[in-house]
Amino acid sequence: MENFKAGFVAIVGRPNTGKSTLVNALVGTKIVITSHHPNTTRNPIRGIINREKYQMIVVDTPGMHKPKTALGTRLNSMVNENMQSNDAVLLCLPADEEIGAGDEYIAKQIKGNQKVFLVVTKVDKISKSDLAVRLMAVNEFALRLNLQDAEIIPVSAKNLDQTELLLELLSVHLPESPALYPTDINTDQAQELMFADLIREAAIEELYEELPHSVMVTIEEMGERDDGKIFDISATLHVERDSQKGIIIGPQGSKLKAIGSLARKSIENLVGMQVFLQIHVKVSKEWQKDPKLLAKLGFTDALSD
Ligand SMILES: Nc1nc2c(ncn2[C@@H]2O[C@H](COP(=O)(O)OP(=O)(O)OP(=O)(O)O)[C@@H](O)[C@H]2O)c(=O)[nH]1
Repeated sequence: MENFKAGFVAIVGRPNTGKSTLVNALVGTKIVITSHHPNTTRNPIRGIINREKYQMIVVDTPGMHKPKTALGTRLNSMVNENMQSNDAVLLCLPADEEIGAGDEYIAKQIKGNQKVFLVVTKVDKISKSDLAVRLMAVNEFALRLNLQDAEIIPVSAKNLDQTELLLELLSVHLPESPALYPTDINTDQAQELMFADLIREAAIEELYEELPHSVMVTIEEMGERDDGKIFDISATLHVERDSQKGIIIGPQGSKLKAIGSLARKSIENLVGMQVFLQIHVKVSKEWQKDPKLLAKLGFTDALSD
């Protein structure tokens, strides 16, 4: 199609600044997987927005933190790669928090000539007058960090407030190009990683503060049965210590059962059939430093330490 545009937009920001919620809002649905595209060099791609005149690929990046482990280093280098090879970068700055050193650190990593958007997220959490003050602070931040050409957009991903406008403004900065992915899918995240994420999400939901930070999920086996009615998944929940294993399993296995049942429901929503999910809990000491396990989790490039 003539004048069709396609390109990449990176979403960056400190942890908990609303990046994932914004991706879902922009894509317009909690991302549903319909296709599996391995071999992407731009791991992790989250959302593909298909419109009549453009295809926008939104790359969600893990929250930045000072790396202490191989995983941390890998995540950060992914963030850097993402920042430099995109047509636009969105830096999420939550409306209900002061701008801090973490935001500055990330803003300083933005190099190259992509268009920068400073997106003030979660604006539904503050009053209009507080928002005015926050926008002025963001403006000062932009000037201080040499980002005076950045667009400043307040949004609420929760209420879909200004998200359509954000898309419109972003699409202007996509280059002319044919679609880069099939136009009938809205994510290319490997199905396996998505299921692992849903199981991890269920564990967080069930255990809340008790949950050790270092919990990770791998999928051992998965597949549809021949009758096309049941989807089998065998997963492992990795923790670092024996004591954490007990927490996850719970009295008489009650916690693990609850985690399994919650995860099963969300996976069933995705695959549209009954899911038979088995979760094993395993103590994988120092999994964050284990390159083999990291590769299994989708961090496939060479580790930098
Ligand atoms: N009220 C409100 N809450 C929001 C909005 N966007 C995100 N949140 C909440 O903020 C929290 C963090 O949102 P996420 O989207 O997970 O943030 P993130 O930046 O992806 O977090 P990391 O994965 O840790 O980097 C969640 O509890 C969201 O529900 C919003 O527009 N309004």
